[in-house]
Amino acid sequence: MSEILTIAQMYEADKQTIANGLPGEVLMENAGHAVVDAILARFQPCSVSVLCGPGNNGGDGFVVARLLRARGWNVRLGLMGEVAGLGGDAALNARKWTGATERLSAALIVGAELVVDCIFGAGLARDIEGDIADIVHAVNDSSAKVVAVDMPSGVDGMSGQVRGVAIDADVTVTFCRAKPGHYLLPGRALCGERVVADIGIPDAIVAALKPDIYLNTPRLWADHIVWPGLAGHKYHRGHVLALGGAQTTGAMRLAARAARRAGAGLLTVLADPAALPLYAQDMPGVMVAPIARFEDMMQDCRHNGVIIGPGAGIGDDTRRRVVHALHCARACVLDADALTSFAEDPSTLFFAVQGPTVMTPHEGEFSRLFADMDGDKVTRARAAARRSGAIIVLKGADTVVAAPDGRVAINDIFAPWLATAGSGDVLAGIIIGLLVQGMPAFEATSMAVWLHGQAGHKFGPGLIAEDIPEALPALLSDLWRAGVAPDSSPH
Ligand SMILES: NC(=O)C1=CN([C@@H]2O[C@H](COP(=O)(O)OP(=O)(O)OC[C@H]3O[C@@H](n4cnc5c(N)ncnc54)[C@H](O)[C@@H]3O)[C@@H](O)[C@H]2O)[C@@H](O)CC1
Ligand SMILES: [K+]
Repeated sequence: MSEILTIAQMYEADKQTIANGLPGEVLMENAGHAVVDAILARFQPCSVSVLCGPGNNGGDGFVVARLLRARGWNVRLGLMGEVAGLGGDAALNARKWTGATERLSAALIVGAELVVDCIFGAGLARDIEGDIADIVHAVNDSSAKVVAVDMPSGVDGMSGQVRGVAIDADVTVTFCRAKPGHYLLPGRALCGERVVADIGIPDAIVAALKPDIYLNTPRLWADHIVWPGLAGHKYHRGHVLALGGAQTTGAMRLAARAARRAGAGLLTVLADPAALPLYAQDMPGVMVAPIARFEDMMQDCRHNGVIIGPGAGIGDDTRRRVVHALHCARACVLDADALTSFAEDPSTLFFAVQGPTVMTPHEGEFSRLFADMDGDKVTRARAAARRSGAIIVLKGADTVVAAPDGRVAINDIFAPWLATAGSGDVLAGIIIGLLVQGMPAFEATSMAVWLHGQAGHKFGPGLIAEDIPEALPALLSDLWRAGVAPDSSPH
């Protein structure tokens, strides 16, 4: 499982490992070795400047400088503050450094082919300002390659936000497990290539901390996929009721196609009678029914999932239908207009949530429903899930899925092609398609977000929303084949 540790958990893991008998000095030595290994694997011997801050991140820098120098590399080292100001393992490693300790300044960057950034790591506590900000700018303006230790200095390890200014690294080597800031934007982009190195912290110590933030990979949910059995019947694969718009029909047509490609056994579009021929002609495999029959049809428990929002229109009708669907405690996916319809009265929406419910807001929709929430993306999505009782998908290039029980999955994929009309409708459709087959809500939603991202990444430039459902069969086939030998699951 790809756990992500909070900064507090990382400090706790360090502390417990040291209490278990592995000295901090060894952890720091291991950290320095891991960084040097990453450097040796990527760069030829060259002129290196190691920039050290006043804490243990700087301590790692003294180890890196010593090890590279021992290999004959031309190393300069600059320290923020005085050697006498260093404490603990950083002070110890400063004493082991036999080269010159220069003052940290932009002069160190001149002529450097490689910069090792050890100014601040997990201990970044405030915005970077003044002379240090000037040095960060000088690094970013130079042509030197940059390896950041733990975090690019200036990137907040929890939020991925830039505190004042931040180093733009080519490679970031972190220890034990990644932190949220390695995956949340803009931190993710500033890290460059990410390397997670083992420095001797036992897995058992990490597990005992019960991490509940994960990288969204198949390992998180592959065991929960509901594949049809040999004697599978379409009625075993769920029946989606998709509440389509009267005028805007494209959104639900996209969602419906995605739900079916994701494996839903049956799907009925309910819409204004005038619009039904459009839905029926477009998709011979769907059933259609007048929207007036919605409440009747919900009495049949075989209709085990509802999707409302894409093209629904904002107003009373949508609000009433959403509340009815939620009261029936079926799997519900609420997107777009189904969310915005409650902007004036979100508590009515949250109060109605009973069954497995997924809300898929983008930032704008999120702030309409959860206007008082601030903080980083993980914190906000998690708080929104707790308040609403629903799985929250906070969309973006670093989509976060949060469950009311506190679990969080962060998606990590390069798929800017997904920023296109209809893409969100497709995502909502994939989610309901997986939910009606009986997959648990957090896992189904995380899988849907992953599939959507992979589809966008693999298709690349030229993608339109219609392409995403068509990419699902190949992705699902890969997962299905990998499921035969779970250890080979793609991630
Ligand atoms: N045993 C451990 O705890 C280990 C820690 N390691 C390293 O230790 C790092 C964490 O060390 P620390 O907790 O000392 O934290 P840092 O070294 O990241 O920074 C802490 C220092 O920076 C100062 N500071 C923070 N933000 C500032 C700002 N904006 N402007 C000016 N000064 C600022 C603080 O006052 C403090 O002196 C990790 O990132 C990792 O690189 C590794 O050596 C592995 C083992
Ligand atoms: K750093």
